[in-house]
Amino acid sequence: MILVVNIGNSSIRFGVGENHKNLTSWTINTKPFKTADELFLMFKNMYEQHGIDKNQIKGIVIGSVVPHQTGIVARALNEIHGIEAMIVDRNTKSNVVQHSDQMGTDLYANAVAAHELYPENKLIIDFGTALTILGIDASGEVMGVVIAPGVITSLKALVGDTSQLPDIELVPPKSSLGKNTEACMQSGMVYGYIGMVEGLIARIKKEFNKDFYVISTGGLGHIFNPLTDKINKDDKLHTLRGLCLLYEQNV
Ligand SMILES: Nc1ncnc2c1ncn2[C@@H]1O[C@H](COP(=O)(O)OP(=O)(O)O)[C@@H](O)[C@H]1O
Ligand SMILES: CC(C)(COP(=O)(O)O)[C@@H](O)C(=O)NCCC(=O)O
Ligand SMILES: [K+]
Repeated sequence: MILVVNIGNSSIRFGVGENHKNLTSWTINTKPFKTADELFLMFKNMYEQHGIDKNQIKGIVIGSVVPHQTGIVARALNEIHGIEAMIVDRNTKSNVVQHSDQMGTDLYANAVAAHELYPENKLIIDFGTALTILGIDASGEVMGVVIAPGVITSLKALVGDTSQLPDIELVPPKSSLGKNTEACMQSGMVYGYIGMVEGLIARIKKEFNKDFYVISTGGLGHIFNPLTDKINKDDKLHTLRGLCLLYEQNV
């Protein structure tokens, strides 16, 4: 079995399984910053909770967009398993062609998973700390990326910079025109973001004169996927699958 770790700006997601198709997964918060000793204890508890025998893990792969946390996670896992993790990034070999020397590892993993798991042209929408959309054509060439503030990131800025706006639950309100503060904000955050996503998908389809299969992922994908017919599939584990595939292709 392999252990796959995606270090995002909000959460560190773990997956354990034989390969990219069958993964048992859990997450911990990225913040506040954790030491290797704290992580060591957390990891041990998680294995117990998920009935995972640490001796079954034969390989570890880590992808990260939080550089200062990468080595610490690797060290804590090395202490538990005695295994040196494979740390992958946009320069790790794959069947995907991409030309950016800045692309975050999660975006690259999203491209790899999309290319290996779905035919045709794809858009991968990642509802994370940032909202990203990556376009990749049927041959495996990355066409480009959209980066926007993530839903929670934007909500936090709104609540933090105003005196009278409360934190809200991200659920669709009854009407697009709210009758109380909470419903007004829910419309802005939920229907507003759906509008942005649908608008970007339409703009990309028109500009490139191509059709795309659209996959969503990230912590909030499951909230937005049911609200639009423009997203074909939500897969919370999409990024982890990409990291797994990078491991399988480079081990
Ligand atoms: N199951 C969930 N339900 C609601 N919010 C979630 C869930 N999982 C993650 N979140 C929140 O969604 C945001 C994005 O999460 P995530 O995709 O894990 O971000 P990242 O990949 O940037 O670490 C974060 O603010 C996180 O707290
Ligand atoms: C765009 C991101 C912030 C998304 O991170 P996330 O929301 O998954 O935590 C991350 O992929 C990143 O830091 N990228 C580097 C810049 C780039 O991809 O061009
Ligand atoms: K993400």
